[in-house]
Formats: sequence, structure tokens, C-alpha cells
Amino acid sequence: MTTTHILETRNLVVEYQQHRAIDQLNLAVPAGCVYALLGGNGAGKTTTISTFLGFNRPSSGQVLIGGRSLQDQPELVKSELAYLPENVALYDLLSGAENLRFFCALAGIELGREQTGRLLSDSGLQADAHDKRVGQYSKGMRQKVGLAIASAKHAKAMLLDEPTSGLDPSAANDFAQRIRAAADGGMAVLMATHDLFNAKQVADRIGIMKQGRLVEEFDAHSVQHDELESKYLAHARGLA
Ligand SMILES: Nc1ncnc2c1ncn2[C@@H]1O[C@H](COP(=O)(O)OP(=O)(O)OP(=O)(O)O)[C@@H](O)[C@H]1O
Repeated sequence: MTTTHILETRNLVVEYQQHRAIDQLNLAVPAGCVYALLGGNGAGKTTTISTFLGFNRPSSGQVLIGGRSLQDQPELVKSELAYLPENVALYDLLSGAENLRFFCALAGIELGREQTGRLLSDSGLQADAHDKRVGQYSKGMRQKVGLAIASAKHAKAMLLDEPTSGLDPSAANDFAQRIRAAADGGMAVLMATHDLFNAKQVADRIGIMKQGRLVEEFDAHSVQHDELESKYLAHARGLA
């Protein structure tokens, strides 16, 4: 039986002017999998994510969403993907509930009051915060509204860039559990991160990028944390 990957790149090359940011990248994330993309500054993680989102045009190679070519069907980004950047962009003067309804309406989804509350609660946002202005929210609370938007969209895949940066350990742990639950519900998750602990905690697969290439890939459950750190540092120091 062949697995249909929800997110896939085949021999992907992305260049900024003369600079090759992604170099022959082959990456595949099936449904139900959390894939953590590690790598030092400038390795190409954000470029990978922004190419899935259609912000960069591949110089060569392919980007596939659910087995379909993004180059041929750019509308797949809107219908199939959810994106959570490091800082989720919300309207500070609107409440969490209003933001959720607003962003869903933009995606053509009308939410009732009850459904809005349920989505926010299921994403971990405490009930007494639903109607408070987002300007008063912590970073972790904003992430939860972002998760609720992704969940309401029934996105097949979620792309995350540095999702736990700046979260305290408890909020990061809580967030990791939400991501795990989304994947267990069938989503494919691609997460660029510098947080090795979080990657080990939540991911099924881990890939290490360097200079636009995937230099190592392994099953997250088969490595111990210190082993992961050694592998990461070996690549960072050019010893691997
Ligand atoms: N808009 C751009 N124009 C030109 N070069 C860029 C642009 N964005 C990224 N780059 C270059 O492409 C390479 C990959 O950058 P990218 O931001 O994808 O790396 P990253 O792994 O996400 O790094 P970080 O961990 O620092 O966020 C780097 O050499 C970077 O300088």
C-alpha cells in the first residue's frame, strides 16, 4: 500500500537571486505525522514553509499538497493548509471569539456562537478569555486562537514556524499536546523549530537541514534527547 503524503517536496530548489536557499529537498509528511524540521540559522526551514504557502516560486522540483502540484493548483494553500507563525497575527481590539469568527468568515466559514466557544475551548483557551480583547492575551493564548482557526478550517496540514519560541515551559508543553492531538486527529504537521526538547516531545519524525539540504532524517521515537542534541551539534559544527 502506498502512503499519500499530505506535504511533499521532490528535488525542490528555491533560489533568492543568486543564492540557493533550498537545495534538492525531498521531504514527505503523511497524515497523522508531526515532522520537526531542525537546523541552524539560515538552514532553509522558513523558506521551506513559505514555499509550501506559495510565497516562493521553486526554481526547480515540485511541491505537492495531498499529492497534487501546488504549481498547478495554487488554491490548495487556502483550502488545505493552516499556518501558525511565531507570532499569530490577530486583531488586538477584537476578542478571541471575534477574531476566530472573522478569520473563518474570510475563509468562507460562518461560525455560530456555540461552535466558536467549543473550538476555542478545544484549543485550550480558558472560557473566561473568549470574550476578552486579544490585546490582553499572552503569546500562548494567541497561539490557541490560531489553532482554533486551523481546526475550524478542517485543514489537512498545519505549518508552524518556531511555535514555542518565547513560550514558558508549561505553555510550550500545553502547546505540544495540542499539536499532538491535531496530528492524532489526522492532520499532517510540519514544524520548523530550534527547540530540540519540544521536537523530541511532540514529533514523529525529525529532519535536520543545513545549507538548504536535508542532511539527516530519523524516527523521533528512536532517539534519546542527548543523542538528538549530539546529532544536531555535529551537523552545526561540521563534524557529521
Ligand atoms: N527574502 C530573502 N532574500 C534573500 N535571501 C533570503 C531571503 N530569505 C532567506 N534568505 C536566505 O536564505 C537562506 C535560508 O533562510 P531561512 O530563513 O529559510 O533559514 P532558517 O533555517 O529559517 O533560519 P532561521 O533559523 O534563522 O530562521 C539564508 O541564507 C537566508 O539568508
